[in-house]
Parts: sequence; structure tokens; C-alpha cells
Amino acid sequence: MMRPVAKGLISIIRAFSNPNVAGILRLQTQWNSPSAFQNIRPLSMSLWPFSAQPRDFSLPNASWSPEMRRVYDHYIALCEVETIGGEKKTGPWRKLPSYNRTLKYAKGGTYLSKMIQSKARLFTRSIKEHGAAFEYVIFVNKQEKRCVCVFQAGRLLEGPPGHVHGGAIATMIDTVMGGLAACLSGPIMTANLNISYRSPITLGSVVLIHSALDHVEGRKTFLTCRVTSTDETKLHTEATALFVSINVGHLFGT
Ligand SMILES: CCCCCCCC(=O)SCCNC(=O)CCNC(=O)[C@H](O)C(C)(C)COP(=O)(O)OP(=O)(O)OC[C@H]1O[C@@H](n2cnc3c(N)ncnc32)[C@H](O)[C@@H]1OP(=O)(O)O
Repeated sequence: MMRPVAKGLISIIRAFSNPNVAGILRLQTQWNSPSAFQNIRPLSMSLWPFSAQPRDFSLPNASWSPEMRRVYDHYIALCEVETIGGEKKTGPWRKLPSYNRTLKYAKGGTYLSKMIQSKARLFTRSIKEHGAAFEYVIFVNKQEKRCVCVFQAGRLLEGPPGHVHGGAIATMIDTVMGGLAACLSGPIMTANLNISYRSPITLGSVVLIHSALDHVEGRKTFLTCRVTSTDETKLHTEATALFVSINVGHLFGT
């Protein structure tokens, strides 16, 4: 008889592999469809095998500075455009939801939690105190194959006195570029990440992390990234990365 853990594992691999199941790692098909990003917001409810509605951690909270909120409002406004007749319709930008875990909400999660720590959390969403670490929200532009992340670095991310740790910056760059690569190419993993730190980022400040598709070569998706001040006059960091498309079984050693 098959053990429950094995059953759970098989069910989640099937869910990930099922072409009818569009998840956060399977946004490629949505990207190509006319209603492409309309599906992103409700994917947890209809297409992704979540059993409960997960909390979106990228919504405004009291720790957000006025600048963070201003830039957020700017991009939210770009998510909807008004037609000549005054009607509201979907704009070129979409806000990506951000959860602290995916497996917790997936079918088979109960069994899988015996294999994969049930208390595991997405690194960038693992600190509960609002504003203490990574406060961020990602907006994707489907037409231009690029995204912008609004990032406010909290006090627990200190590296040099009063400034953000290089590893925390790398984490955000990987998260943003990985998110865009997944949108474009489906399930991927970071194979290579090159970072040039050009100027330090003040702790507590808000920066923009811009990422764009460079090119795709078979299983390889190449992206570029720039971290700038919110007025885009100051360059903080530059990066290039290679993401390799994977079969999700790769994550489970099958
Ligand atoms: C919501 C939050 C999103 C966060 C996103 C964050 C994403 C992550 O951080 S992932 C975690 C960090 N990454 C990892 O742990 C990955 C570890 N590495 C691996 O698992 C594997 O090496 C993996 C999947 C990258 C590639 O392995 P595999 O599928 O066997 O591919 P492989 O055949 O070796 O390589 C495929 C192609 O990529 C190239 N390639 C692979 N690795 C590299 C590399 N480091 N540099 C350059 N090229 C590479 C190969 O040369 C090959 O090219 P070609 O097809 O032209 O010959």
C-alpha cells in the first residue's frame, strides 16, 4: 500500500505538472492569453490547488513610509486605465500577490509537511513584525516583459552601519528576477546571479528594483536588473541572471 507521504508528494507533483493547473510558476500560458494577467489575482481561488485563501503580504500596512505608499499608488493606478467612454479596464501593469508559503495551501500539504518542514516560510516573508525586514510589492508589465518592485528595507536588514546588507539586496534581486522569470518561463531555478553594488542603500529608504527579459535560449531565461532610487536618478545595484527551466519533480528529487 502506498504511504500517505508518497501519495501527497505524487499529488502535488501532478498538480504542478498538470497543464490545466496554472500556478504562480505557470504564468507563461496566462502571459500569452488576451486576459493574461487577469488570472493572477484569483489564481489561488480557481486555478491553483489552494485549500484556503492565503494572505497577500504585499498590501499596504502601517509600516509603509509615505514614499512607499506614493509609489505603490502610482503603480496601482497603472493597473487600471479609463477608456474614452469613462469605462475602467485592465491596464498594462498587474500587482503580483505575495504569500509566505505555497505548500501550506496546496492539496497534499498535510502529508508533505511531514517531509518538508511545516513551519517553513518564504525567506522574505518570514519576519512577522511589519516593516522590520522586507516590505515589498511587485508589479509586472506583460507587454514589455518587465517588472518593478517597490522595496522598503527595514532595520533588521542592516549590513554596513545605517545601510542595507548586500545579502539582503541579493535576496530581493533574486526574488524579483525569479518572479519575472517564472511569469515568463514557468517553473525555473536561479542558475547564475551576478551583482554589482554601485552605491549603498540607506536603511529604511524605498528603492525600485527593475527587472527585464534579456533573451530566452531553450531552457535558459536571461534577465537584467537595476536597483535605483524612486526618482530613478541614482543607481544602487545592477545584476544579470540566468534562470533554468525545471521539471517540478527536480525539487522533490524525482
Ligand atoms: C516567490 C519567490 C521566488 C524566488 C525565486 C528564487 C529562485 C531561487 O533562488 S532558486 C534557489 C537557488 N538556485 C538553486 O538552488 C539551483 C541549484 N542548481 C540546480 O538545481 C541545477 O544546477 C539547475 C536546475 C540550475 C540546472 O540543472 P539542470 O536542469 O540539470 O540543467 P543543466 O543541464 O545543468 O543546464 C541547462 C543549461 O543551463 C546552463 N547552466 C546551468 N547552470 C549554469 C550556470 N551556473 N551558469 C551558466 N550556465 C548554466 C548549462 O550549461 C545548460 O546550457 P546548454 O543547454 O546551453 O548546454
